[in-house]
Order: sequence, then C-alpha cells, then structure tokens
Amino acid sequence: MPSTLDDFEVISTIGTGSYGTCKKIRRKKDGKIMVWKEMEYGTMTESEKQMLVSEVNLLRELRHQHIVRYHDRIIDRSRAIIYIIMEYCQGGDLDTIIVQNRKEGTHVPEDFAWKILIQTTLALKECHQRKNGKAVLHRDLKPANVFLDAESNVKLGDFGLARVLHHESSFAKTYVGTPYYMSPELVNNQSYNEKSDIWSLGCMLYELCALVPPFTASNQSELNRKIRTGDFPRIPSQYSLELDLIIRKMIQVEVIRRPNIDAILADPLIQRKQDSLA
Ligand SMILES: CNC(=O)c1c(C)[nH]c(/C=C2\C(=O)Nc3ccc(Cl)cc32)c1C
Repeated sequence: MPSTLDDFEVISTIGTGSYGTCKKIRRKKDGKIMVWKEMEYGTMTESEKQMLVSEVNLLRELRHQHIVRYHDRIIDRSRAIIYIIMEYCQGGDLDTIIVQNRKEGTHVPEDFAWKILIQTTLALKECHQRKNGKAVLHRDLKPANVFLDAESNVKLGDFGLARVLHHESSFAKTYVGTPYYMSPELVNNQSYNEKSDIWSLGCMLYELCALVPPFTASNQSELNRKIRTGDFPRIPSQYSLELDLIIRKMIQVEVIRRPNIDAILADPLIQRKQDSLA
C-alpha cells in the first residue's frame, strides 16, 4: 500500500539544501520517526523529471548499513512536489559538527575521523561496485551529505540526486555554494569518474580534521588554480602522520595515482585502524 501525506505528521524542519527541504516526520500508524526530503519539480523539463524518477528508484535499490535507508516516495502532482521518505539520522550531519568545533575551538578525536573515513569508504564501495547494476557515483560528497545515527555511524545521503538536480534546469540553477571539493579533472572540464568521488572524500576528511577545506579562495579562478597545484597544508599536528598520509593519497591531482575504493580499504593504515576500532 503506497504511503500518502496523511500517513505522516510533520514535526519540524531539520535542513534546507540546494535542492529541497528536509523535515522530521512521525509515521502515525506506529510513531516511527523518519524524515522526508521535499523537492519541487514544477520547473523541471520532462527529461529532468524522468532523471529524478530514475535516481529515486536507484535510491530504493541502495541497501547498506552506511547509506541512508530509503522507505518510500509520495508525489503531489497538484503542487508538483515529490516527498522522499528516508530513515532518521539522530546524530545529524558532519557539516554541523565541523561548524560546532570551529565555533568552540575544538577538534574531532582522531578515532572519530578514522571511523568516518572507513564507513564512508564502505558506503562508496557499495555504490561504485554495485552487484546488480552500473556504478553509482555520488557526485556531491561533502560534510552536509554525511549523516550519523545515534551511535555516530555514517549514513551517506543524497546519492545520485546531485546529478539530476545540478542538471541545467531552472530549478537546479538555484544550486548555491562554492565547489571547494571540485576535483582537478572537473576544473579541467574532463569527465567525472569514480576517482572524483575519492578526491571529494579526501577533501571531506581533511575538512573534518582541519575544520576548513584543503583549498580555499575568494574567487573561482583562484580556487581552480590552487586545486590544479594540489598543494595544501598538513592537517593539525595533533593528528597522526598516518591520517595525514591517507588523506594526501586521496587528494592526488593525477587521477591514475589516486587510490580507488579497494586500494583505500586494502591500505595497511586502514587495515590497522579497522582492527583497533573493531
Ligand atoms: C543539524 N542537523 C540536524 O539536526 C539533522 C538531523 C538530526 N537529521 C538530519 C538529516 C537527515 C536525517 O535525519 N535523515 C536523512 C536522510 C536523508 C537526508 Cl538527504 C538527510 C537526512 C539533519 C540535517
């Protein structure tokens, strides 16, 4: 039986992103706390609507302990809004954690950073190496798209939607935000590939430790220049050389030198950390 809007009550708005509003909801029949992401599709072309539907169907197929669980979708054609119903992540998002540490002058513990790295890599593995379908690239890996459950386990969100919603449509043109994590291949107008997600993963881990992105600038051309050099400061000295090293391996300008998912998980630094965190 498909869900309807009346099956839920809205508790609060918990996030507004470039492509929609995230609301905390309660399912009336059993009181289960969930979220839905509301997205207006009224300004989309037919092909963009089709892309959105296929991306949402893709979300339905992605089942992994470190990927946000999709439950259902509701389409309100009268208001041209799609509601994507997903699991609630009580720990919130990494961006809020970074902002909070920056404000308080504190840093996340090293073991927390390793845990985020390992679990986000496992989520990417599930998508880059899907058993029954083509690889799914995230394309918008950043702290605001990584959520945590009540035990601070990673729940990666918004898979694939980025491609649809960054597509040239009036709706997507509202996309705001500086592309700090843009990879050198994208800066050079080359194609996005699995290694581009790895570049973003490295930038995200860097920002989690340093509380600022590896590359910053006051304008796009300066940011592009810095990204092309691939030069950035070490993460704060309180973090180990091993953590700095694994991040550097991911933020490699040359795509062929950047490790893929399996190379990261096979890295002795990761293996050792996985054992100690188990
Ligand atoms: C400050 N952040 C929050 O309070 C927060 C909390 C507690 N949960 C969320 C967001 C989600 C959440 O709880 N489940 C989600 C599933 C998919 C997507 Cl794209 C986002 C979410 C947020 C943004």
